[in-house]
Amino acid sequence: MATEERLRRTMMFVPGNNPAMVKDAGIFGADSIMFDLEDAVSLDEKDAARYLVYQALKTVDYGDAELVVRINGLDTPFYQNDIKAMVKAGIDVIRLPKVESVEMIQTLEKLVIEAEKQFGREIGSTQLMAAIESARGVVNANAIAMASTRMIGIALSAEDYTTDMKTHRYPDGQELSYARNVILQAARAAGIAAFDTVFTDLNDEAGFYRETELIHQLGFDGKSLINPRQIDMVNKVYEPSQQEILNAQNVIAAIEEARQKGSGVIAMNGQMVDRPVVLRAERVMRLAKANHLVDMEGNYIEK
Ligand SMILES: CC(=O)SCCNC(=O)CCNC(=O)[C@H](O)C(C)(C)COP(=O)(O)OP(=O)(O)OC[C@H]1O[C@@H](n2cnc3c(N)ncnc32)[C@H](O)[C@@H]1OP(=O)(O)O
Ligand SMILES: O=C([O-])CC(=O)C(=O)O
Ligand SMILES: [Mg+2]
Repeated sequence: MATEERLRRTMMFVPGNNPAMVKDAGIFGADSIMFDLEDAVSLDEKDAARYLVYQALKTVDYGDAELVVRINGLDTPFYQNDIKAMVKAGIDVIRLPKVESVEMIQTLEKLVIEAEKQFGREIGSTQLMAAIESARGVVNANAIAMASTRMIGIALSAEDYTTDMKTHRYPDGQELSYARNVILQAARAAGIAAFDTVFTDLNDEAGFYRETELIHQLGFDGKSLINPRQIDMVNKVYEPSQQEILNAQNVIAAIEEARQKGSGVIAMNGQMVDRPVVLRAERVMRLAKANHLVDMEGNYIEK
């Protein structure tokens, strides 16, 4: 069986220049922790932030969380040192901001390979992702998503994107609907993850839920976040219901029975169960496990 797809519901930005936040970032339960060396860090703190994140990666235990770093863009004097330090520290994923073309991913990949060789890391062990923050990025999203076998995902970055589009963010999100759909299609066609953008008004919980329900319905893997309070809210939206879990268990049992009879398809309560239904059921069970709604054997835990 293929390795189980990683859940990436919550990817939390942690300002790379804040020692307390960097040290404690692992305690909140984000699926992915994203140390930021870019826009959360002022120009005169770039070197200090890089050093702080490097030291933290070498010394702090972040448990099972995926470790991501948002490096500085290719139009800055910082990205080369960022790449070297982060590859040396063994980061899981490098997120390149403001990606507009395949060439930008190729430039990143070349430098990552050099750093992997220089620091004796396994070639190919550093994964990549792209943040799409402009009209050009959206136009080239398909090619960007397929630019490298190291790509694990693409993300919409709506603060910069709406600026580029000469608008700003509205409560109903209409201004993002084209970009969201393009990015999602591009990610799915490339077989990688799609991340929605940050929601910056921490006082507007209802707005946060509305946006998260929308992107969950569209099919995004999850969202970039700015604050630990947002983690449980996303997980709640992505949590399967008891009925969905019981249905998924029945689907998995039914297809197992079919397999034993040498068939890939079976009817369950008059409904056809085949591969796409099974894949959806397996994702429901992964989400159920992540939300501690089932035990190790997959039995539903009454709350
Ligand atoms: C457009 C863009 O590029 S967005 C990406 C760049 N921006 C960022 O990275 C910003 C990240 N977020 C933050 O810095 C903060 O959440 C702020 C400034 C927005 C709000 O900070 P606060 O008012 O302190 O938030 P809050 O009161 O909820 O914090 C609660 C606790 O969580 C910690 N915390 C808050 N945000 C984070 C975070 N992103 N990562 C880790 N820890 C955090 C706080 O330090 C605090 O810890 P404490 O209780 O031990 O003191
Ligand atoms: O990636 C994000 O969601 C944050 C960001 O940089 C943007 O919105 O411009
Ligand atoms: Mg941005």
